[in-house]
Amino acid sequence: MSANAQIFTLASDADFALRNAGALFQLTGTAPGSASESLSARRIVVAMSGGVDSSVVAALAAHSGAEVIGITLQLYDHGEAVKRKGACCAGDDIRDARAVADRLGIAHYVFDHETSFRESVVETFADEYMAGRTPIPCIRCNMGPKFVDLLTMARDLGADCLATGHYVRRIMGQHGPELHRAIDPARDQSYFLYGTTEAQLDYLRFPLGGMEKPVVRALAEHFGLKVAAKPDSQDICFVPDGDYASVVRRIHPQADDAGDILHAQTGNVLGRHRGIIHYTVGQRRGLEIGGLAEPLYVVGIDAARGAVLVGPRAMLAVSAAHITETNRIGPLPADVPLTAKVRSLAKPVPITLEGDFGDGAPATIRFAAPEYGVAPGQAAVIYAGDRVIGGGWIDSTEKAAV
Ligand SMILES: Nc1ncnc2c1ncn2[C@@H]1O[C@H](COP(=O)(O)OP(=O)(O)OP(=O)(O)O)[C@@H](O)[C@H]1O
Repeated sequence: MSANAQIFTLASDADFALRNAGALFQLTGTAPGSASESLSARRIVVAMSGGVDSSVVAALAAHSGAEVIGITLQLYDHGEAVKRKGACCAGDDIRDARAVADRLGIAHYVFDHETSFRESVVETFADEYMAGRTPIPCIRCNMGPKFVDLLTMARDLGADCLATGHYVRRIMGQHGPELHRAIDPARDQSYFLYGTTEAQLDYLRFPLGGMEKPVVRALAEHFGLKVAAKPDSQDICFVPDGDYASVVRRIHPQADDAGDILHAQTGNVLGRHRGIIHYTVGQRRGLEIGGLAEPLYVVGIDAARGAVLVGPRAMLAVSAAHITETNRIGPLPADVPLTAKVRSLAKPVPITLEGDFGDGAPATIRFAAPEYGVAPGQAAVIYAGDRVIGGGWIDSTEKAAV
């Protein structure tokens, strides 16, 4: 596409969003075509992180003519976050959210959620690492502080809906609202939102799921928001510069206890490791064991013995994953084949499902072909095409014969 054509698309997409802002926050009844379907929300609570995405959501909500209330949760240590750049949810970010709200002329409240965030997200994150797992705190955060606490606040404030800047789409289906991948694959956050319940989805709005990021930035400029050029937030908001070990260490000082690297097949001691929290199933780099006849990978972590287990790549092949605390969003499709994503950056692969999937029940995902590097503690998210069917936490795996 030529630069001019790109600018034109950007402008027309942004213009389309502006002209249809009301539709982005529509009050859809559970039955498509119901009388309430065409009503626009009159009072909208926007979850404002101080980043460009949720700022644009607030601006679009205000532009729709609704009364808008912005809420920012202070999630972790203020002082510490202010010191580093790109930190979210504290210090500068709270100020940015407030400045955007002032510019838009909307109400804005900040709530201190440090204690519940520490207990429900940060400590679980550290405990999971110590148990030899590879956790994803953003999913726990979406399940707790964002979609339970914020949602309760929004309802208490009499809002018609709660809108966030997540890149996912909420589409009205035959049986109610469905969760779908974002239009922009590079931005899609559906993996992190599989735990959204049907009741939550009914009330949530994700106006950015149908937009590409440059359009969102163009809208921020249009609205004169000072965050228009603000860099995207980093992966895990409370982890400074990707140094997750420092977070685990603060809660579990023994996090760096060294131990043995064992060959998973022979039991031989091949070397020493720097603490199990530094290793993930599937990892090859950083093992620092020399003189090997074949490359070795981390194939398991034995937290009880404080050992890292290594083996050849074939040992990573998995035929099934057992998942727990499953959530299902809407009915299983009768005619669309299922796929699953077992890491946030993995490609979805064909699967079949066994067990009563949903409502917290355990289930099994059987891979059509051996899958490599499936790490306990990660989430398995199940899709039917672009639709998110739900998912669960990977608890254990079955080795495949390869
Ligand atoms: N501290 C917070 N308080 C209130 N809402 C939040 C907070 N952090 C995140 N959110 C909401 O969750 C959404 C997704 O959060 P995420 O951390 O993925 O941010 P993001 O995609 O970088 O968006 P943004 O540009 O708005 O920060 C945000 O767009 C916002 O609506």
